[in-house]
Amino acid sequence: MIEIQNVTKTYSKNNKKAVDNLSLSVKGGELFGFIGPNGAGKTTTIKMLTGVLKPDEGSITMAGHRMDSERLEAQRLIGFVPDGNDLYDRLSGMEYLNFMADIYQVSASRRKAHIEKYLHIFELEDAINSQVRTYSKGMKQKLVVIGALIHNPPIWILDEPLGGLDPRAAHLLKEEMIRHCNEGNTVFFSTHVLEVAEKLCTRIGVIDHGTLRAQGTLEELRSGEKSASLEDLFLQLTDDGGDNE
Ligand SMILES: Nc1ncnc2c1ncn2[C@@H]1O[C@H](COP(=O)(O)OP(=O)(O)OP(=O)(O)O)[C@@H](O)[C@H]1O
Repeated sequence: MIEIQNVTKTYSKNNKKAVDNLSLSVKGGELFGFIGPNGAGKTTTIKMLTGVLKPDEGSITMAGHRMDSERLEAQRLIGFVPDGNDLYDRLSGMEYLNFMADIYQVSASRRKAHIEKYLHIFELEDAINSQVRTYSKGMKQKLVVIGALIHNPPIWILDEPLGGLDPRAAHLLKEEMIRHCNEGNTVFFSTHVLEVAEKLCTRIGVIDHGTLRAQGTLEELRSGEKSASLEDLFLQLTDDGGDNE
């Protein structure tokens, strides 16, 4: 469903390759975890996957739609939860969700069912008519997740989706991610929480200094070191004394 081929991105500000010749493919039914140290290139990759940033080189396709020549078709297939949640503070939660549903032309019955289900799951019913500026960080994150998935997209792209969520909400979102993949869809998410990646993912990619260091199932990443934890592997794969350039 997601194909990334030889993608490179340099920010003109510092003339440094944030992502360097990245190739990856994530199929339907896969829950793909993208891990790497601070500044490794995860958010830059996710911004390119969602069409927010254009790669300098390489190509990205979503279920066969190229992000460069068929951007809108590709973007309609994606539910995107960005890192951080600067929302429309003056809207109420419900106004925000209706705004998202309007953008994606979601039918009244579909939006009602989706909103009711997730408000209940995330225990947000009581706050939904209050202005977003009164929400806690975790409540905003929940609202962003509900809005991002309102059009029932097959591909979920989530940048640090569990940040700020309390343990119950994080658990419920993880269950939703698994359910979505079990239905044949795709989830690509970044995380710093290695235990989450270890438990949840069907495959994992490790990026460091913009370069993909390894990808595969946990067993494949272990390659012989049967007892190695993901933390051990992460430390080995990203241990270059802090600079590899
Ligand atoms: N807007 C920008 N302008 C210039 N450089 C940037 C910009 N955004 C990111 N970078 C640089 O690109 C590199 C990759 O950053 P990116 O945000 O993709 O990393 P990350 O893996 O998401 O990090 P973190 O885990 O800390 O969120 C870093 O060196 C960062 O300083």
